[in-house]
Amino acid sequence: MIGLLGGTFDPVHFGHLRAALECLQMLDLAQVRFIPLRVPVHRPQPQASIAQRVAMLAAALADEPRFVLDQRELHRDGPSYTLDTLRSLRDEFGASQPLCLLIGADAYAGFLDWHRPLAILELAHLVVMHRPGHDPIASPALRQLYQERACTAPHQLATQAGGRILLQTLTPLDISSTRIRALIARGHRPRYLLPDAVLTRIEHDQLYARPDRRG
Ligand SMILES: Nc1ncnc2c1ncn2[C@@H]1O[C@H](COP(=O)(O)OP(=O)(O)OP(=O)(O)O)[C@@H](O)[C@H]1O
Ligand SMILES: O=C(O)c1ccc[n+]([C@@H]2O[C@H](COP(=O)([O-])O)[C@@H](O)[C@H]2O)c1
Repeated sequence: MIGLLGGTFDPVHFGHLRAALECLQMLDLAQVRFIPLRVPVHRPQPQASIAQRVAMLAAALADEPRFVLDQRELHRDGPSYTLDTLRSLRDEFGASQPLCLLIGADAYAGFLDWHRPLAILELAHLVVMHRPGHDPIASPALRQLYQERACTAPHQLATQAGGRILLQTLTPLDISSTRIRALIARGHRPRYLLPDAVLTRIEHDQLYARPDRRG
């Protein structure tokens, strides 16, 4: 069973890394593939360049062999639709490999507005990760979808290639890329919210700093 964590990663932080590790351990995943998007469907373009986000992710993932940096969305033009990514992963891993799309509760809140959400569920399970401040089931439509697809025991995910939804509790970490960018813009160091190796890259490139604070 393979976990997939798509994101903007602007920058990657301990909220991503701890969530991925806990899912890996609790769902017995062989690996978690971190998939940085190229063109967001639903939000402004990231502040860091593709090369900078890749360098930060590579630094963050280096210590954990079961974390894989998957750059397939970066090689594709047009909006980075998750459906296209899953089709490409199916071509690589085959029709029967269970794929678990790991998404935070904030992302699940918008899931029904994604490009062809039900087609996504034909290709992968959804693992909705609790996130502080976000109700994992934020609307009646999401509740209905969850009730139709609910999986209550992680081992059930391994018996199907996709189609189920699991709510996953995690150690709650109220960390976001937005907050890290805001701290840096105010001149604060966001140490202990993200790996030091990522902070080193941010400081080297003077990322997220207000222009008048750049050296
Ligand atoms: N602290 C966290 N706990 C649980 N899930 C998280 C956490 N941070 C991010 N995620 C999830 O990881 C995925 C990628 O997140 P993303 O790269 O957008 O980070 P973010 O911190 O939400 O960024 P931003 O603040 O810029 O929106 C999303 O599914 C998101 O919900
Ligand atoms: O495919 C879509 O329509 C779609 C719409 C919104 C978000 N996504 C994906 O959801 C993942 C989390 O997005 P974000 O904004 O939290 O970084 C990321 O991989 C996005 O590409 C995908």
